[in-house]
Amino acid sequence: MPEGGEGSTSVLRIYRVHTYRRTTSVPSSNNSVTAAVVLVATASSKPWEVLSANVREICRAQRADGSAAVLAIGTANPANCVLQDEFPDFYFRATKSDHLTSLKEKFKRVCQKLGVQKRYLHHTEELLSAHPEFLDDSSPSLDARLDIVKTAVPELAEQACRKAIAEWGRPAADITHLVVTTNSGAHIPGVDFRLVPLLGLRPTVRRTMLYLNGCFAGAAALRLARDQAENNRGARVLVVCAEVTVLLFNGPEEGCFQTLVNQGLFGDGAGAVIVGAEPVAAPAPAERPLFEIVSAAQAIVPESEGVITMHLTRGGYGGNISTRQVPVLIGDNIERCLTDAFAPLGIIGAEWNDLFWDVHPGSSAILDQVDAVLKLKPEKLAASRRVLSEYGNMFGVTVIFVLDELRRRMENGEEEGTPEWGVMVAFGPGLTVETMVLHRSGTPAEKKLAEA
Ligand SMILES: CC(C)(COP(=O)(O)OP(=O)(O)OC[C@H]1O[C@@H](n2cnc3c(N)ncnc32)[C@H](O)[C@@H]1OP(=O)(O)O)[C@@H](O)C(=O)NCCC(=O)NCCSC(=O)CC(=O)O
Repeated sequence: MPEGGEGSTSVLRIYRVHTYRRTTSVPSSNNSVTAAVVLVATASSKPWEVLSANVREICRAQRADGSAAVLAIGTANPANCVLQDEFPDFYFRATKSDHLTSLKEKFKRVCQKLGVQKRYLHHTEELLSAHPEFLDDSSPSLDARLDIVKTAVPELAEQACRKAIAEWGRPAADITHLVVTTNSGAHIPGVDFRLVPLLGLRPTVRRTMLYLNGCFAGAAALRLARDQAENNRGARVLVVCAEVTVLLFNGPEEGCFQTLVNQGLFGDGAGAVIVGAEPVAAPAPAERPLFEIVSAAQAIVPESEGVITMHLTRGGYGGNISTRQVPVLIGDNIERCLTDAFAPLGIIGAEWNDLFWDVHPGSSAILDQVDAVLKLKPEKLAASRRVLSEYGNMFGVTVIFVLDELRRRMENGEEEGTPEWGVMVAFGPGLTVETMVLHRSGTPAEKKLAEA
Protein backbone atom coordinates (compact mmCIF):
# COMPACT_ATOMS: atom_id res chain seq x y z
CA MET A 1 0.00 0.00 0.00
CA PRO A 2 1.31 3.50 -0.76
CA GLU A 3 2.33 5.40 2.31
CA GLY A 4 2.82 9.12 3.13
CA GLY A 5 0.70 10.58 0.30
CA GLU A 6 -1.13 13.87 0.64
CA GLY A 7 -4.89 14.22 0.89
CA SER A 8 -7.47 11.81 2.21
CA THR A 9 -7.29 8.06 1.64
CA SER A 10 -9.97 6.47 -0.48
CA VAL A 11 -10.76 3.19 -2.13
CA LEU A 12 -9.74 3.79 -5.69
CA ARG A 13 -10.95 0.61 -7.35
CA ILE A 14 -11.47 -3.04 -6.66
CA TYR A 15 -9.57 -5.22 -9.06
CA ARG A 16 -11.00 -8.67 -9.40
CA VAL A 17 -8.08 -10.97 -9.55
CA HIS A 18 -10.23 -14.03 -10.17
CA THR A 19 -13.66 -13.76 -11.64
CA TYR A 20 -14.96 -17.31 -11.23
CA ARG A 21 -18.56 -17.09 -10.18
CA ARG A 22 -20.28 -19.49 -7.87
CA THR A 23 -22.27 -20.95 -10.75
CA THR A 24 -19.11 -22.30 -12.37
CA SER A 25 -18.51 -24.48 -9.30
CA VAL A 26 -14.87 -23.55 -9.34
CA PRO A 27 -13.77 -23.48 -5.70
CA SER A 28 -14.47 -20.07 -4.21
CA SER A 29 -13.83 -18.53 -0.85
CA ASN A 30 -16.86 -16.23 -0.92
CA ASN A 31 -20.08 -15.94 -2.89
CA SER A 32 -18.95 -14.09 -5.95
CA VAL A 33 -15.21 -14.08 -6.38
CA THR A 34 -12.39 -16.22 -5.15
CA ALA A 35 -10.08 -13.33 -4.36
CA ALA A 36 -9.98 -9.60 -4.69
CA VAL A 37 -7.45 -6.95 -3.92
CA VAL A 38 -8.70 -3.62 -2.59
CA LEU A 39 -6.36 -0.92 -3.76
CA VAL A 40 -6.23 2.11 -1.50
CA ALA A 41 -4.74 5.31 -2.77
CA THR A 42 -4.40 8.92 -1.93
CA ALA A 43 -6.46 11.35 -4.02
CA SER A 44 -3.35 12.35 -5.96
CA SER A 45 -2.36 8.76 -6.92
CA LYS A 46 -2.71 7.56 -10.50
CA PRO A 47 -4.39 4.14 -11.00
CA TRP A 48 -1.29 2.61 -12.66
CA GLU A 49 0.91 3.82 -9.79
CA VAL A 50 -1.44 2.17 -7.33
CA LEU A 51 -1.40 -1.00 -9.37
CA SER A 52 2.41 -0.98 -9.50
CA ALA A 53 2.62 -0.52 -5.76
CA ASN A 54 0.39 -3.54 -5.23
CA VAL A 55 1.86 -6.06 -7.62
CA ARG A 56 3.00 -8.28 -4.76
CA GLU A 57 -0.48 -8.43 -3.19
CA ILE A 58 -2.14 -9.03 -6.53
CA CYS A 59 0.22 -11.92 -7.23
CA ARG A 60 -0.25 -13.35 -3.76
CA ALA A 61 -4.03 -13.24 -4.09
CA GLN A 62 -3.80 -15.24 -7.31
CA ARG A 63 -1.95 -18.11 -5.64
CA ALA A 64 -3.51 -21.10 -3.93
CA ASP A 65 -2.82 -21.67 -0.25
CA GLY A 66 -2.34 -25.42 -0.27
CA SER A 67 -0.18 -27.83 -2.20
CA ALA A 68 -1.36 -29.32 -5.48
CA ALA A 69 -2.89 -32.77 -5.32
CA VAL A 70 -3.95 -35.50 -7.70
CA LEU A 71 -7.77 -35.42 -7.55
CA ALA A 72 -8.64 -38.13 -10.09
CA ILE A 73 -6.99 -40.55 -12.50
CA GLY A 74 -8.26 -42.16 -15.71
CA THR A 75 -6.58 -44.61 -18.08
CA ALA A 76 -7.36 -46.09 -21.49
CA ASN A 77 -5.88 -48.49 -24.06
CA PRO A 78 -6.82 -49.49 -27.61
CA ALA A 79 -8.98 -52.61 -27.91
CA ASN A 80 -6.28 -54.66 -29.68
CA CYS A 81 -4.48 -56.70 -27.01
CA VAL A 82 -1.30 -58.61 -27.92
CA LEU A 83 0.28 -61.34 -25.82
CA GLN A 84 4.06 -61.22 -25.64
CA ASP A 85 4.38 -64.98 -26.17
CA GLU A 86 2.48 -64.72 -29.45
CA PHE A 87 3.99 -61.46 -30.59
CA PRO A 88 7.14 -62.76 -32.39
CA ASP A 89 4.95 -64.94 -34.65
CA PHE A 90 2.63 -62.03 -35.35
CA TYR A 91 5.47 -59.57 -35.96
CA PHE A 92 7.51 -61.73 -38.32
CA ARG A 93 4.38 -62.84 -40.20
CA ALA A 94 2.95 -59.32 -40.52
CA THR A 95 6.29 -57.98 -41.74
CA LYS A 96 6.81 -60.92 -44.15
CA SER A 97 10.09 -61.74 -42.39
CA ASP A 98 9.57 -65.38 -41.40
CA HIS A 99 12.63 -66.30 -43.49
CA LEU A 100 14.84 -64.45 -40.92
CA THR A 101 14.74 -67.47 -38.65
CA SER A 102 17.70 -66.72 -36.38
CA LEU A 103 16.64 -63.08 -35.97
CA LYS A 104 13.19 -64.28 -34.98
CA GLU A 105 14.70 -66.58 -32.35
CA LYS A 106 16.75 -63.68 -31.02
CA PHE A 107 13.63 -61.53 -30.92
CA LYS A 108 11.88 -64.23 -28.89
CA ARG A 109 14.75 -64.17 -26.38
CA VAL A 110 14.68 -60.37 -26.14
CA CYS A 111 10.87 -60.35 -25.71
CA GLN A 112 11.24 -62.69 -22.73
CA LYS A 113 13.77 -60.35 -21.08
CA LEU A 114 11.83 -57.11 -21.20
CA GLY A 115 9.35 -57.85 -18.39
CA VAL A 116 6.29 -57.54 -20.65
CA GLN A 117 3.50 -60.16 -20.83
CA LYS A 118 0.82 -58.22 -22.62
CA ARG A 119 0.39 -54.92 -24.48
CA TYR A 120 -2.28 -52.99 -26.35
CA LEU A 121 -1.48 -51.69 -29.83
CA HIS A 122 -3.49 -49.54 -32.21
CA HIS A 123 -1.82 -51.18 -35.22
CA THR A 124 -3.36 -54.50 -36.23
CA GLU A 125 -2.40 -56.92 -38.98
CA GLU A 126 -5.11 -55.33 -41.19
CA LEU A 127 -3.71 -51.85 -40.71
CA LEU A 128 -0.18 -53.06 -41.49
CA SER A 129 -1.29 -54.86 -44.64
CA ALA A 130 -2.92 -51.65 -45.81
CA HIS A 131 0.44 -49.86 -45.30
CA PRO A 132 3.30 -51.99 -46.70
CA GLU A 133 5.46 -48.84 -46.58
CA PHE A 134 5.49 -49.11 -42.74
CA LEU A 135 7.62 -52.26 -42.93
CA ASP A 136 10.68 -50.48 -44.25
CA ASP A 137 11.90 -47.35 -42.49
CA SER A 138 13.62 -46.11 -45.66
CA SER A 139 10.21 -45.84 -47.42
CA PRO A 140 8.50 -42.49 -47.12
CA SER A 141 5.65 -43.15 -44.70
CA LEU A 142 5.58 -40.21 -42.29
CA ASP A 143 2.46 -38.61 -43.78
CA ALA A 144 0.46 -41.85 -43.55
CA ARG A 145 1.60 -42.46 -39.98
CA LEU A 146 0.78 -38.89 -38.96
CA ASP A 147 -2.69 -39.25 -40.50
CA ILE A 148 -3.36 -42.26 -38.28
CA VAL A 149 -2.21 -40.65 -35.04
CA LYS A 150 -4.05 -37.43 -35.84
CA THR A 151 -7.33 -39.08 -34.89
CA ALA A 152 -6.19 -42.09 -32.85
CA VAL A 153 -4.31 -40.05 -30.22
CA PRO A 154 -7.14 -37.59 -29.40
CA GLU A 155 -9.62 -40.49 -29.29
CA LEU A 156 -7.51 -42.43 -26.81
CA ALA A 157 -6.77 -39.28 -24.79
CA GLU A 158 -10.50 -38.49 -24.70
CA GLN A 159 -11.31 -41.91 -23.20
CA ALA A 160 -8.78 -41.48 -20.39
CA CYS A 161 -9.94 -37.90 -19.73
CA ARG A 162 -13.59 -38.92 -19.55
CA LYS A 163 -12.75 -41.50 -16.89
CA ALA A 164 -10.76 -38.97 -14.87
CA ILE A 165 -13.52 -36.35 -15.14
CA ALA A 166 -16.19 -38.91 -14.16
CA GLU A 167 -14.18 -39.85 -11.08
CA TRP A 168 -13.67 -36.19 -10.22
CA GLY A 169 -17.45 -35.74 -10.43
CA ARG A 170 -17.51 -32.14 -11.70
CA PRO A 171 -18.39 -30.68 -15.09
CA ALA A 172 -15.67 -30.71 -17.74
CA ALA A 173 -16.27 -26.96 -18.10
CA ASP A 174 -14.72 -26.47 -14.65
CA ILE A 175 -11.31 -27.48 -16.01
CA THR A 176 -9.23 -24.29 -16.21
CA HIS A 177 -5.95 -25.63 -17.65
CA LEU A 178 -5.07 -28.47 -20.01
CA VAL A 179 -1.61 -30.02 -20.37
CA VAL A 180 -1.21 -32.62 -23.11
CA THR A 181 1.88 -34.66 -23.93
CA THR A 182 2.57 -37.07 -26.74
CA ASN A 183 5.46 -38.39 -28.77
CA SER A 184 2.93 -39.63 -31.31
CA GLY A 185 2.46 -36.73 -33.63
CA ALA A 186 3.56 -33.32 -34.74
CA HIS A 187 0.40 -31.40 -35.50
CA ILE A 188 -0.64 -27.86 -34.81
CA PRO A 189 -3.28 -27.25 -33.70
CA GLY A 190 -2.62 -30.42 -31.75
CA VAL A 191 -4.33 -32.92 -29.48
CA ASP A 192 -4.90 -30.17 -26.91
CA PHE A 193 -7.01 -28.22 -29.40
CA ARG A 194 -8.98 -31.30 -30.48
CA LEU A 195 -9.79 -32.21 -26.89
CA VAL A 196 -11.61 -28.95 -26.21
CA PRO A 197 -14.74 -29.82 -28.25
CA LEU A 198 -14.39 -33.56 -27.65
CA LEU A 199 -14.58 -33.10 -23.88
CA GLY A 200 -16.74 -29.97 -23.75
CA LEU A 201 -13.99 -27.85 -22.21
CA ARG A 202 -14.31 -24.08 -22.29
CA PRO A 203 -12.75 -22.30 -25.26
CA THR A 204 -10.83 -20.24 -22.69
CA VAL A 205 -9.15 -23.27 -21.12
CA ARG A 206 -5.41 -22.55 -20.94
CA ARG A 207 -3.68 -25.18 -23.07
CA THR A 208 -0.09 -26.39 -23.11
CA MET A 209 1.06 -28.99 -25.63
CA LEU A 210 4.31 -30.90 -25.00
CA TYR A 211 5.69 -32.92 -27.94
CA LEU A 212 8.62 -35.35 -27.94
CA ASN A 213 9.55 -35.48 -24.28
CA GLY A 214 10.07 -39.25 -24.47
CA CYS A 215 9.37 -41.25 -21.37
CA PHE A 216 9.68 -38.42 -18.88
CA ALA A 217 6.70 -36.61 -20.46
CA GLY A 218 4.17 -37.79 -17.85
CA ALA A 219 6.21 -36.59 -14.90
CA ALA A 220 7.05 -33.33 -16.70
CA ALA A 221 3.36 -32.68 -17.37
CA LEU A 222 2.48 -33.33 -13.72
CA ARG A 223 5.30 -30.99 -12.64
CA LEU A 224 3.86 -28.27 -14.85
CA ALA A 225 0.31 -28.96 -13.60
CA ARG A 226 1.50 -28.65 -10.02
CA ASP A 227 2.97 -25.21 -10.75
CA GLN A 228 -0.21 -24.14 -12.52
CA ALA A 229 -2.47 -25.36 -9.72
CA GLU A 230 -0.44 -23.69 -6.99
CA ASN A 231 -0.03 -20.41 -8.85
CA ASN A 232 -3.64 -19.96 -9.95
CA ARG A 233 -6.18 -20.05 -7.16
CA GLY A 234 -9.08 -22.30 -8.09
CA ALA A 235 -7.25 -23.84 -11.07
CA ARG A 236 -8.18 -27.38 -12.02
CA VAL A 237 -5.59 -28.79 -14.42
CA LEU A 238 -6.36 -31.72 -16.68
CA VAL A 239 -3.14 -33.54 -17.61
CA VAL A 240 -3.27 -36.14 -20.35
CA CYS A 241 -0.49 -38.24 -21.88
CA ALA A 242 -1.35 -40.37 -24.88
CA GLU A 243 0.75 -42.61 -27.10
CA VAL A 244 0.00 -44.55 -30.28
CA THR A 245 3.32 -46.07 -31.33
CA VAL A 246 2.58 -46.59 -35.02
CA LEU A 247 5.34 -44.02 -35.74
CA LEU A 248 7.80 -46.47 -34.19
CA PHE A 249 6.71 -49.53 -36.14
CA ASN A 250 8.97 -51.06 -38.74
CA GLY A 251 10.16 -54.45 -39.92
CA PRO A 252 13.05 -56.44 -38.42
CA GLU A 253 16.48 -56.04 -39.92
CA GLU A 254 19.68 -58.02 -39.33
CA GLY A 255 22.09 -55.93 -37.27
CA CYS A 256 19.41 -53.52 -36.00
CA PHE A 257 18.95 -54.47 -32.36
CA GLN A 258 17.11 -51.21 -31.64
CA THR A 259 14.16 -52.32 -33.78
CA LEU A 260 13.82 -55.54 -31.78
CA VAL A 261 13.69 -53.64 -28.49
CA ASN A 262 11.24 -51.06 -29.88
CA GLN A 263 8.87 -53.74 -31.20
CA GLY A 264 9.04 -55.88 -28.07
CA LEU A 265 8.80 -53.18 -25.43
CA PHE A 266 6.47 -50.31 -26.26
CA GLY A 267 2.68 -50.23 -25.95
CA ASP A 268 -0.16 -47.78 -26.60
CA GLY A 269 -2.27 -46.07 -23.95
CA ALA A 270 -3.42 -42.82 -22.40
CA GLY A 271 -3.42 -41.60 -18.82
CA ALA A 272 -5.26 -38.56 -17.49
CA VAL A 273 -4.93 -36.85 -14.13
CA ILE A 274 -6.80 -33.91 -12.62
CA VAL A 275 -4.61 -31.74 -10.44
CA GLY A 276 -5.79 -28.97 -8.12
CA ALA A 277 -4.95 -27.27 -4.84
CA GLU A 278 -7.36 -26.59 -1.96
CA PRO A 279 -9.86 -29.40 -2.64
CA VAL A 280 -13.44 -28.30 -2.05
CA ALA A 281 -16.31 -30.10 -0.37
CA ALA A 282 -19.21 -28.23 -1.95
CA PRO A 283 -21.05 -28.39 -4.21
CA ALA A 284 -21.13 -32.19 -3.88
CA PRO A 285 -19.40 -34.44 -4.67
CA ALA A 286 -16.50 -33.35 -2.51
CA GLU A 287 -13.12 -33.40 -4.18
CA ARG A 288 -10.98 -36.24 -2.90
CA PRO A 289 -7.23 -35.71 -3.00
CA LEU A 290 -5.35 -38.94 -3.67
CA PHE A 291 -1.71 -37.81 -3.62
CA GLU A 292 -0.30 -34.39 -2.80
CA ILE A 293 2.54 -33.33 -5.08
CA VAL A 294 4.98 -31.94 -2.55
CA SER A 295 7.94 -31.17 -4.80
CA ALA A 296 9.11 -31.80 -8.33
CA ALA A 297 12.56 -31.68 -9.91
CA GLN A 298 14.36 -32.51 -13.12
CA ALA A 299 18.03 -33.31 -13.73
CA ILE A 300 20.22 -34.14 -16.71
CA VAL A 301 22.61 -37.02 -16.15
CA PRO A 302 26.11 -35.64 -16.92
CA GLU A 303 27.51 -36.52 -20.35
CA SER A 304 24.43 -38.51 -21.28
CA GLU A 305 23.48 -36.70 -24.49
CA GLY A 306 22.87 -39.35 -27.10
CA VAL A 307 21.98 -42.15 -24.69
CA ILE A 308 18.29 -41.87 -25.62
CA THR A 309 17.45 -39.85 -28.72
CA MET A 310 14.36 -39.52 -30.91
CA HIS A 311 13.52 -37.56 -34.03
CA LEU A 312 11.05 -37.65 -36.87
CA THR A 313 12.23 -39.04 -40.21
CA ARG A 314 10.39 -39.69 -43.45
CA GLY A 315 9.96 -43.28 -42.24
CA GLY A 316 8.58 -42.51 -38.77
CA TYR A 317 10.76 -42.23 -35.70
CA GLY A 318 14.51 -42.29 -35.86
CA GLY A 319 16.80 -42.31 -32.87
CA ASN A 320 18.67 -44.55 -30.56
CA ILE A 321 18.38 -46.12 -27.13
CA SER A 322 21.70 -47.35 -25.72
CA THR A 323 20.03 -50.31 -24.09
CA ARG A 324 23.13 -51.54 -22.26
CA GLN A 325 24.06 -48.08 -20.98
CA VAL A 326 20.62 -46.91 -19.86
CA PRO A 327 20.19 -49.25 -16.85
CA VAL A 328 23.80 -48.60 -15.76
CA LEU A 329 23.50 -44.80 -15.96
CA ILE A 330 20.18 -44.86 -14.11
CA GLY A 331 21.76 -47.02 -11.41
CA ASP A 332 24.75 -44.69 -11.13
CA ASN A 333 22.62 -41.55 -10.80
CA ILE A 334 19.31 -42.39 -9.17
CA GLU A 335 20.42 -42.09 -5.57
CA ARG A 336 21.92 -38.64 -6.13
CA CYS A 337 18.71 -37.46 -7.87
CA LEU A 338 16.61 -38.76 -4.98
CA THR A 339 18.88 -37.22 -2.36
CA ASP A 340 18.64 -33.88 -4.19
CA ALA A 341 14.83 -34.20 -4.28
CA PHE A 342 14.47 -34.83 -0.56
CA ALA A 343 17.18 -32.49 0.77
CA PRO A 344 15.15 -29.26 0.27
CA LEU A 345 12.40 -30.87 2.38
CA GLY A 346 14.87 -31.39 5.21
CA ILE A 347 15.12 -35.16 4.66
CA ILE A 348 18.75 -36.26 4.63
CA GLY A 349 19.73 -39.93 4.53
CA ALA A 350 16.22 -41.23 3.85
CA GLU A 351 15.58 -44.96 4.22
CA TRP A 352 14.29 -45.75 0.73
CA ASN A 353 12.16 -48.66 1.97
CA ASP A 354 10.10 -46.18 4.02
CA LEU A 355 8.59 -44.79 0.80
CA PHE A 356 6.08 -45.99 -1.79
CA TRP A 357 7.44 -46.02 -5.35
CA ASP A 358 6.21 -45.03 -8.80
CA VAL A 359 9.21 -45.73 -11.05
CA HIS A 360 8.93 -45.52 -14.84
CA PRO A 361 9.28 -49.15 -15.89
CA GLY A 362 11.61 -48.63 -18.86
CA SER A 363 12.23 -52.39 -18.85
CA SER A 364 12.89 -55.17 -16.34
CA ALA A 365 16.63 -54.51 -16.46
CA ILE A 366 16.05 -50.88 -15.40
CA LEU A 367 13.79 -51.83 -12.49
CA ASP A 368 16.29 -54.51 -11.41
CA GLN A 369 19.03 -51.91 -11.37
CA VAL A 370 16.94 -49.48 -9.30
CA ASP A 371 16.11 -52.31 -6.89
CA ALA A 372 19.74 -53.30 -6.55
CA VAL A 373 21.17 -49.81 -6.05
CA LEU A 374 18.53 -48.65 -3.56
CA LYS A 375 18.29 -52.07 -1.88
CA LEU A 376 14.52 -52.00 -2.11
CA LYS A 377 12.31 -54.73 -0.71
CA PRO A 378 10.75 -56.85 -3.50
CA GLU A 379 7.26 -55.38 -3.08
CA LYS A 380 8.43 -51.77 -3.51
CA LEU A 381 8.45 -51.84 -7.30
CA ALA A 382 5.48 -54.22 -7.59
CA ALA A 383 3.19 -51.57 -9.08
CA SER A 384 5.80 -50.59 -11.71
CA ARG A 385 6.48 -54.23 -12.57
CA ARG A 386 2.78 -55.03 -12.88
CA VAL A 387 2.14 -52.12 -15.25
CA LEU A 388 5.17 -53.09 -17.38
CA SER A 389 3.93 -56.66 -17.50
CA GLU A 390 0.29 -55.82 -18.34
CA TYR A 391 0.75 -52.85 -20.68
CA GLY A 392 4.41 -52.55 -21.74
CA ASN A 393 6.38 -49.31 -21.74
CA MET A 394 3.92 -46.60 -22.84
CA PHE A 395 6.43 -43.73 -22.68
CA GLY A 396 5.22 -40.93 -20.38
CA VAL A 397 1.81 -42.55 -19.95
CA THR A 398 3.33 -45.35 -17.88
CA VAL A 399 3.92 -43.43 -14.63
CA ILE A 400 0.23 -42.45 -14.62
CA PHE A 401 -0.77 -46.11 -14.90
CA VAL A 402 1.61 -46.90 -12.02
CA LEU A 403 0.05 -44.10 -9.94
CA ASP A 404 -3.39 -45.58 -10.64
CA GLU A 405 -2.12 -49.06 -9.73
CA LEU A 406 -0.66 -47.73 -6.45
CA ARG A 407 -3.97 -46.04 -5.66
CA ARG A 408 -5.86 -49.27 -6.40
CA ARG A 409 -3.54 -51.31 -4.20
CA MET A 410 -3.82 -48.81 -1.35
CA GLU A 411 -7.62 -48.66 -1.56
CA ASN A 412 -7.91 -52.46 -1.67
CA GLY A 413 -5.60 -52.80 1.30
CA GLU A 414 -3.17 -54.77 -0.87
CA GLU A 415 -0.32 -52.55 0.32
CA GLU A 416 -0.15 -53.55 3.95
CA GLY A 417 1.24 -50.66 5.97
CA THR A 418 1.62 -48.45 2.88
CA PRO A 419 3.94 -45.57 3.68
CA GLU A 420 2.58 -42.05 3.80
CA TRP A 421 5.37 -40.67 1.64
CA GLY A 422 6.45 -41.76 -1.79
CA VAL A 423 8.29 -40.76 -4.92
CA MET A 424 7.72 -40.80 -8.66
CA VAL A 425 10.85 -41.26 -10.79
CA ALA A 426 10.79 -41.07 -14.58
CA PHE A 427 13.61 -41.32 -17.13
CA GLY A 428 13.80 -40.10 -20.68
CA PRO A 429 15.83 -38.62 -23.48
CA GLY A 430 19.28 -37.25 -22.82
CA LEU A 431 19.30 -39.03 -20.10
CA THR A 432 16.91 -36.95 -18.04
CA VAL A 433 15.56 -37.89 -14.62
CA GLU A 434 12.34 -36.44 -13.19
CA THR A 435 11.63 -36.86 -9.48
CA MET A 436 8.43 -35.97 -7.68
CA VAL A 437 7.85 -36.30 -3.95
CA LEU A 438 4.31 -37.46 -3.19
CA HIS A 439 2.30 -37.55 0.01
CA ARG A 440 -0.59 -40.00 0.25
CA SER A 441 -3.81 -38.23 1.23
CA GLY A 442 -6.38 -39.61 3.64
CA THR A 443 -3.88 -41.37 5.92
CA PRO A 444 -5.25 -42.47 9.32
CA ALA A 445 -3.41 -39.55 10.97
CA GLU A 446 -5.08 -37.06 8.60
CA LYS A 447 -8.53 -38.62 9.10
CA LYS A 448 -8.13 -38.35 12.87
CA LEU A 449 -7.14 -34.69 12.52
CA ALA A 450 -10.17 -33.98 10.29
CA GLU A 451 -12.57 -35.67 12.72
CA ALA A 452 -11.20 -33.77 15.74
C1 LIG B 1 17.78 -55.10 -24.05
C2 LIG B 1 17.73 -55.95 -22.81
C3 LIG B 1 16.33 -56.51 -22.66
C4 LIG B 1 18.67 -57.12 -22.94
O1 LIG B 1 18.58 -57.89 -21.78
P1 LIG B 1 19.83 -58.59 -21.08
O2 LIG B 1 20.96 -57.62 -21.15
O3 LIG B 1 19.41 -59.12 -19.79
O4 LIG B 1 20.03 -59.83 -22.00
P2 LIG B 1 21.25 -60.38 -22.83
O5 LIG B 1 22.52 -59.70 -22.56
O6 LIG B 1 21.18 -61.84 -22.64
O7 LIG B 1 20.76 -60.01 -24.29
C5 LIG B 1 19.78 -60.73 -24.99
C6 LIG B 1 20.20 -60.77 -26.44
O8 LIG B 1 20.23 -59.42 -26.93
C7 LIG B 1 21.57 -59.08 -27.37
N1 LIG B 1 21.84 -57.71 -27.00
C8 LIG B 1 21.64 -57.15 -25.82
N2 LIG B 1 21.95 -55.85 -25.86
C9 LIG B 1 22.37 -55.61 -27.12
C10 LIG B 1 22.81 -54.47 -27.80
N3 LIG B 1 22.84 -53.29 -27.19
N4 LIG B 1 23.15 -54.57 -29.11
C11 LIG B 1 23.05 -55.77 -29.74
N5 LIG B 1 22.63 -56.89 -29.14
C12 LIG B 1 22.29 -56.83 -27.85
C13 LIG B 1 22.49 -60.07 -26.64
O9 LIG B 1 23.69 -60.26 -27.35
C14 LIG B 1 21.63 -61.33 -26.60
O10 LIG B 1 21.67 -61.96 -27.84
P3 LIG B 1 21.68 -63.56 -27.95
O11 LIG B 1 20.45 -64.04 -27.23
O12 LIG B 1 21.66 -63.81 -29.42
O13 LIG B 1 22.94 -64.01 -27.29
C15 LIG B 1 18.15 -55.12 -21.56
O14 LIG B 1 19.51 -54.76 -21.69
C16 LIG B 1 17.32 -53.92 -21.31
O15 LIG B 1 16.16 -54.03 -20.88
N6 LIG B 1 17.90 -52.72 -21.50
C17 LIG B 1 17.23 -51.47 -21.24
C18 LIG B 1 16.17 -51.18 -22.23
C19 LIG B 1 15.89 -49.69 -22.27
O16 LIG B 1 16.82 -48.93 -22.52
N7 LIG B 1 14.67 -49.28 -21.96
C20 LIG B 1 14.38 -47.90 -21.92
C21 LIG B 1 13.46 -47.60 -23.01
S1 LIG B 1 13.44 -45.91 -23.29
C22 LIG B 1 12.50 -45.24 -22.09
O17 LIG B 1 11.87 -45.90 -21.33
C23 LIG B 1 12.53 -43.76 -22.01
C24 LIG B 1 12.33 -42.96 -23.28
O18 LIG B 1 12.18 -43.53 -24.36
O19 LIG B 1 12.31 -41.73 -23.20
